[in-house]
Amino acid sequence: MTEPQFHAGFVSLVGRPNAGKSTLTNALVGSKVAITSAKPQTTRHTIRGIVHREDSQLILVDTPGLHRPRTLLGKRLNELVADTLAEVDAVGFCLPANEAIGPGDRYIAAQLAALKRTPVIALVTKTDLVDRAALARQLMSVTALGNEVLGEAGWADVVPVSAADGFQVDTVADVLVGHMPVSPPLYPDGELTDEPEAVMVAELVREAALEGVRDELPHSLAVVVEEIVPREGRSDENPLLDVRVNLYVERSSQKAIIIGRGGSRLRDVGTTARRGIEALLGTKVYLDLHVKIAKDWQRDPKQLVKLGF
Ligand SMILES: Nc1nc2c(ncn2[C@@H]2O[C@H](COP(=O)(O)OP(=O)(O)OP(=O)(O)O)[C@@H](O)[C@H]2O)c(=O)[nH]1
Repeated sequence: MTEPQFHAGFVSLVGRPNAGKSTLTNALVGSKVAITSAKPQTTRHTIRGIVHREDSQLILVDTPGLHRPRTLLGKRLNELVADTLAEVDAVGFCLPANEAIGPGDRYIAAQLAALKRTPVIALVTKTDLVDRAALARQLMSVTALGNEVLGEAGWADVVPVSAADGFQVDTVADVLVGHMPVSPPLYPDGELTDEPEAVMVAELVREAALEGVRDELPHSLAVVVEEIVPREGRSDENPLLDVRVNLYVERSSQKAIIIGRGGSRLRDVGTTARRGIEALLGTKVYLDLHVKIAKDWQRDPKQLVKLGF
């Protein structure tokens, strides 16, 4: 008997302003908080929310670049968007059902067409605002746009959805999960995900730990924030937070990569992450990093429990 495999990965919802990205993010994530404030510039992708399911996990991230097209020009912008979007496993392109496809949508569609490898799912949002006939027409226009920019194959999928009344929100999650790679959960479920700060801290550590070694440690790194506690005996004017974080890898060779010769790399990781965390939390931080091997943790349910998955 084979166990059903877990799927996890990163999704970026894109679309022009007002297309319904944030509202859909919140609907997908449910009661779990979507992080909308405190965006440290150090992370390429800001996590907006995490969808935890029994068999899968979707990490919804922001993609810089598409949001500020006017501050960058031509090739540079194309490169930035392509770079950042190439790191996600799927893109959800939001197009409102109640507005004709405009130049803003076409602009983004053209950017997305340059992503050769990443599947793009067209999400026709706000379906509650239109009747069935208008929705059918919009679905056809959106499909035609896909064929225009991507050729015959078109969008990987076209899914109508309403975040307002919940229509097809689960279907959107199903379709996105269908494009996620086989992977262990990338973030722990549970209370931590309700704490934007802990999620952000984990993300900062993860980013710092992967910097420059992404090829060697693609997805085999789990970051668990064990605790964030104020140091006792410090005055209110000069507080210090103790932040204890465990990094779990699968093999000793990966542990060696993270730690580096004589611990040099781990010190750099700590320094970089600490700066980001201090900027995020606005106080001095003592960051305590531990690298541990969770052997075959993708397959061993006991380990998963220990890691809080
Ligand atoms: N009726 C209806 N309104 C929606 C739906 N989704 C979003 N809206 C409304 O559309 C507006 C824009 O939604 P947002 O989710 O903020 O759009 P966004 O794409 O995140 O916008 P930016 O942050 O500007 O990029 C808000 O007023 C929402 O309340 C929906 O499914 N139905």
